[in-house]
Amino acid sequence: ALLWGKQYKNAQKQPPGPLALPIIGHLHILGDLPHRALESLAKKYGPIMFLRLGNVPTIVVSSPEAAQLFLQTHDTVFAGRPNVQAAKYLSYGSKGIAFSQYGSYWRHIRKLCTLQFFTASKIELYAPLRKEELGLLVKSLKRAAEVHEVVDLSGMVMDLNEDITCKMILGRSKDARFDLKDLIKEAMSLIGAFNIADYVPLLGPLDIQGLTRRLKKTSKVLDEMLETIIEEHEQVSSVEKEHHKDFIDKLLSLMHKPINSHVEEIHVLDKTNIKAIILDMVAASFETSATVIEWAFSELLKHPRVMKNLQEELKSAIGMNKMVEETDLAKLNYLDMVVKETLRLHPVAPFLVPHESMEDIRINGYYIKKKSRIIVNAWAIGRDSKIWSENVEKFYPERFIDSNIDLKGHDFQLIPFGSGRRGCPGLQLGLITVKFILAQLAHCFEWKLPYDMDPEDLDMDEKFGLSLPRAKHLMAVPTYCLFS
Ligand code: HEM
Repeated sequence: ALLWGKQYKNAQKQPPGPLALPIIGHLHILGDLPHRALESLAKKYGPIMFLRLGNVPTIVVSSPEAAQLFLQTHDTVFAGRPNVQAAKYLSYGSKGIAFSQYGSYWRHIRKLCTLQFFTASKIELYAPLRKEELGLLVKSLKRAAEVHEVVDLSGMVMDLNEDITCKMILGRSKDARFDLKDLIKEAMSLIGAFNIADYVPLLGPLDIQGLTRRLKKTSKVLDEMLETIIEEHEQVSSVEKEHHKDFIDKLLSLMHKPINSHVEEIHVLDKTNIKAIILDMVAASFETSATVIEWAFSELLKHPRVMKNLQEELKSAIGMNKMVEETDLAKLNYLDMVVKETLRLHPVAPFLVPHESMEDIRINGYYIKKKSRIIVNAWAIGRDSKIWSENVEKFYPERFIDSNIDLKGHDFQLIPFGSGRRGCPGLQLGLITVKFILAQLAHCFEWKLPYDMDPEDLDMDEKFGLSLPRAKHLMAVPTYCLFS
């Protein structure tokens, strides 16, 4: 019996981790910047670490090898998503893509969105839109440059992304009645927050962190906005629609009809499903690209040597008489390295989107229970000196010369888009958007920090949420430098 007990204990062996407190477990160690707190803990306990967040068994994954085990080798076990309070309020009960359970509903709507936005031909279809909107930003920056104005680069890039997202996904210009930008920012921070209601349900009703109140408020305004957009789409006559059917028309045309016919479970879209899908797409596409650009510019301004190399590349590949076109991007190798290096140090989603295990499983001799939360610390993986050598903290795009590491999710040392079934479907679209905007702004303008600030003094503080933007907006002074 003793032996059996030992075997049983071994079979249930959890990954190593620090001692837990009663009730809250390890929630107290997360702090304001959980990606940093968990990075230092993983240095002590290893790349597969066990935490108990309230009642929820949680596995923190912090090395490329471990990430590969969870996101590739055992992808089907870990392709679930946790059922969190934020998804209840912001995704109409996990009815969008990012938080819906793994299964036939998720598969169908992911396919629907892929066909609408993510195929090569659909990405190209929206190229004129990106060009036009970016052209408008260049014009307004040119005017600011004439009077040596300090511009809010973070804010302007965010506005640009808002315009592109609204026209592409909502089929219309942004609506001045709703501050979509702030709503999405708030949503990202709420979705990323470690909400006690998700971990210690008994304490949920007390709403100690005030998150439930903020979730309700944000979801109410977003819902009003979505209702308005849908209503306006429904009012357009079907004759007019024949000429211009956007994503929302398409979703509305599927309403109340089964979206699949030959599977065990039939799914019918109602209005809440449609609202959840739209909201997920808007939220996923919106802040992500803008945040990458904001960090890339921060690093370029902090490292004038890198900025100069990038501008030299643009000058020789494109020339100073014309603006960048998306078709030029393929020849810009240094730009590609700048983007990779930015995503290494500043992965937009430091913990990806949380995964959940769908079955009990043993990995590397450790037992991981069904419904465990999986946090992949992509941020820590990007800063591991065992992988990236001693100069790991340095922004040094040249580290990618002669390396064939790409961003598609098969090189597990660099996974800012995740990997596997739940990996980001918007990867190509996101990368094109980021590269095009970055290249254009670096090509058309010289950039300086305001008030003769020394580049070394630029702060790089982060604000934690589902995404990890700068804490303070990046301000800079442009000087127009094309001849045309
Ligand atoms: C450079 C920009 C972007 C980055 C860094 C990024 C990153 C990510 C990451 C890390 C995930 C989670 C992966 C995981 O859980 O393993 C994700 C999921 C997702 N992304 Fe992106 N993303 C970007 C742009 C976009 C864009 C432009 C769109 C859509 C227009 C988009 C749509 C989505 C969707 C729908 C999901 C959920 C997938 C699922 O759960 O099945 N992303 N993204």
